Amino acid sequence: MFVGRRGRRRPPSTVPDSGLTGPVDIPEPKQPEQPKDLKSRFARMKVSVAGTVRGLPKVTRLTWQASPPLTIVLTLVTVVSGLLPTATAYIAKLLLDSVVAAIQHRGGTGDIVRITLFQFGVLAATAISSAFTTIAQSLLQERMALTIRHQVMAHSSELHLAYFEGSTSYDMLRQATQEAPTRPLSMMNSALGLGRTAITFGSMIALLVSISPLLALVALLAPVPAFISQSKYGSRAFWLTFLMSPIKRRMDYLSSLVTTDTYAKETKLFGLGPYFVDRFRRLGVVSYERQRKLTINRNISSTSWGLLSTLVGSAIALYIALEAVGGQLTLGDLALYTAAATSVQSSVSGLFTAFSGMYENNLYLDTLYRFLDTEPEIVAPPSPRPMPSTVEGHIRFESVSFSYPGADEAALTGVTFEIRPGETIAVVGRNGAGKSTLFKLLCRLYDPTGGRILLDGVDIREYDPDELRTRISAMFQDYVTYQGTAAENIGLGDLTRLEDRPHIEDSARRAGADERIERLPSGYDSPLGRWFDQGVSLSGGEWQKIALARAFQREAPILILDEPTSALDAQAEHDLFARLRSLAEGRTTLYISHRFSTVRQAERILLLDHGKVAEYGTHEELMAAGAGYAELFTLQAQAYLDELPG
Ligand SMILES: Nc1ncnc2c1ncn2[C@@H]1O[C@H](COP(=O)(O)OP(=O)(O)OP(=O)(O)O)[C@@H](O)[C@H]1O
Repeated sequence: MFVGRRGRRRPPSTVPDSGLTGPVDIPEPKQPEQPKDLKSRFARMKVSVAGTVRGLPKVTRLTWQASPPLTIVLTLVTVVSGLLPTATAYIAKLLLDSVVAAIQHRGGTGDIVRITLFQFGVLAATAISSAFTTIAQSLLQERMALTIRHQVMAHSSELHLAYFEGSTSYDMLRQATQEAPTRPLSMMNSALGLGRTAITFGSMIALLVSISPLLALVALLAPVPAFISQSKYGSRAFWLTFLMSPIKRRMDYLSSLVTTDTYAKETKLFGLGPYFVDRFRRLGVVSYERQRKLTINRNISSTSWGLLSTLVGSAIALYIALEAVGGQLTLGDLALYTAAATSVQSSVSGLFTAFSGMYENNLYLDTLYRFLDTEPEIVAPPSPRPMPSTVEGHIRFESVSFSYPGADEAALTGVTFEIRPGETIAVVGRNGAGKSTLFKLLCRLYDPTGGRILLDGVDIREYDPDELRTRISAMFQDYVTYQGTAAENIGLGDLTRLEDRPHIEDSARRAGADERIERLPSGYDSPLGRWFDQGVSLSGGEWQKIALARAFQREAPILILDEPTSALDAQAEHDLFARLRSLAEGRTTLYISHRFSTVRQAERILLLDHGKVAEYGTHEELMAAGAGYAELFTLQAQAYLDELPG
């Protein structure tokens, strides 16, 4: 578990306002207008039936993957419990008939005892099968949730960086992690419910048809309206969840502003707590209102249509009772037929309910599958060029341009420069000039929209990106503070040496983090951060040294440091740069810094301006040129010189 040091940077969300100010509202869940005539309704039904049925094999595969034995148990129990209502009804008929026979002195009590025993067996089987169903379902629920979360995590770790920075794709990811783990089992349960009801239905329907085909037809048709209303609300519920996703996300964000340690200081100082709490409450009211309307409408509608079905059921019961009075049927027949009629009726509505449940779950699952089917955009070519065992670190940018997805302005335009192997380069420029973007492209977190980047003369896109990244060690501006021990925080920089304590200690020494770590209660084994256990809180600069140590942990031929000393004190910064020459020995090193005292120590300096290379050369060359770099350098130096006495 880890937390970013700074909030995520996101491109504009699909919802214009941020939720921090402005109207607290979300659009009504409006689905696209569709023609309402019978033919197009039927066509739509066909499409959704086909879609739902198509979703079934995937869910079956998922259930099977989660646990083959539990899937088998659940399926067997389903078949058995499908037959049990018919058996129960038939035994009730036998019992009633033998009681009547005994009363009329046509039979003995022996029959009654045998039938009762048999009845006990069936009732016990019903109880046992229901217990099995509960056990299998709850175990499967756990297993499936784990399987799906695992799949979602594994797939997320493969996806390209841009995916996480788009709000639409982020919503999809959110739904996949939150909703989807429970949906496949609901889908499976609905499907098994469908199977069970179909078995009950099949075994009962024959009986009903034999008394009156008309009766059978009435029982079949009565629950149809209830089904239609169910499926309509099912898809509305899905749309609502989808449209509420941004509002839920904003609520999560507001809640994190008040409940996360890193934000607490600022929210307290500015007195923002009550404001954020109130925003959260107001967003909550809107989201509750929407849910409430839907829940009430959905239930009123299905209950009303359900009453119609009950009315038909009672009419059937009356019809059969009158038939019995007329002497056409025995009392046992009456019981059997009544049970059969009710059962067929509830089976039909059960079939529809199960189907509409499948339909609704399928809509959610579609989101999961769409997420799992999203192809990572930055992948290895079909036959990647093998990475040479020794990378020299000769880097060349050739007319590299790049625009972030959805951004109007290019972050980099026609960037061309070259870094010789083992050279140390400082990248400077105003905020937003494109410095960090340059680093991200070199790590292949994004691909250039134009031009190419060469490593030792080869376009980096020809390599497997994972392989390429093993040759780069980096510290980003928004480095991660892992909630783990000090040793883990450093060791994660090179997983192959996670347990190599001497190497970890050496990395800490190189970053200047060793002294502080040694003073911690359990040294390198002290937990850092306060999320778990009793971790130690470090200062911003101390965290930065740990992040630096993590970068040094990996001994890669290319070293990238994005503002490595932004939080360090003057002494620590001086020490680091004094060491950097030996740390960078034999590696191509690039660092970004806004402090020109450190920048001038680089062999060459690259000045970026509005995404373009403005100047490139040694400190002396750029000073002699007397242009942008010289101006910025003098500006900063002047500020110090003014303070000097004399
Ligand atoms: N993830 C992103 N999505 C969209 N635009 C981005 C993203 N990251 C950066 N940008 C934009 O790209 C431009 C260059 O950003 P970059 O982070 O490279 O600047 P920088 O030179 O590193 O700035 P600083 O000195 O402030 O760190 C900026 O205008 C920024 O708004």
